[in-house]
Amino acid sequence: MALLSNRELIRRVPLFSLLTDAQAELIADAVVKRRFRRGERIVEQGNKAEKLYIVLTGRARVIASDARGREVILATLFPGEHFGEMSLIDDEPHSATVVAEVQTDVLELSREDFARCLPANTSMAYAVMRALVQRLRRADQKIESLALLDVYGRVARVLLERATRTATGELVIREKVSRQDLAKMVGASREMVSRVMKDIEDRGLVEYAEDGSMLIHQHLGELG
Ligand SMILES: Nc1ncnc2c1ncn2[C@@H]1O[C@@H]2COP(=O)(O)O[C@H]2[C@H]1O
Repeated sequence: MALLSNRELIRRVPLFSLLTDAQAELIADAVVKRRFRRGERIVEQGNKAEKLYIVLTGRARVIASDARGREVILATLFPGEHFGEMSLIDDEPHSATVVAEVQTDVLELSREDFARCLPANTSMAYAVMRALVQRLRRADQKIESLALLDVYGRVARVLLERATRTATGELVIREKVSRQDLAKMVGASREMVSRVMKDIEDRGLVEYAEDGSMLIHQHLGELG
């Protein structure tokens, strides 16, 4: 990744995938690559927006917090995904804080370049809209979960959302999710989530492999 030119990098980003060579050239000249350490804040909730960010490697966590410092994890963003666009579009402060979960490389596009590129690149504008619509869909599902599901159902849903299917058809979560983080994802206390997880484990709905990954039994879906 470190050896790739900006031009090669942006060709791997869905947001820019349909640009013409000339458009891609302009964006390649405008973007800056930057590395964030694990735990470093890339965007701060409430601050004014200055850039659009695109995740190249690593992953970033989107966190909303209230005045008392209570936090909810809204999403985890993976390579190819972008953030910071909301405040660039509506000129309001950043809606959430974005933190590097591990060492994370991003491409940054300044507010001025974003404003210049978006109207001139229809495919990029559509990609931004598509991502906003997908996030709204997920947010709607989350509202539905909070309103209609109990904590068991919400925990089951989050685990299933984070799982990937292996070649042999098993559902697996490879990156360990702490009880604390799970609680922040489902909007419940850590104690409650620990009780629910213990019950889920006791019922054999999840198991742990030797490397620590979590294997999910298909019946877990029946809780959600
Ligand atoms: N529910 C969400 N899912 C994914 N990304 C989000 C969500 N809410 C906010 N973000 C991103 O986090 C960013 C925080 O700063 P912005 O409000 O500028 O733009 C926001 C989005 O890019």
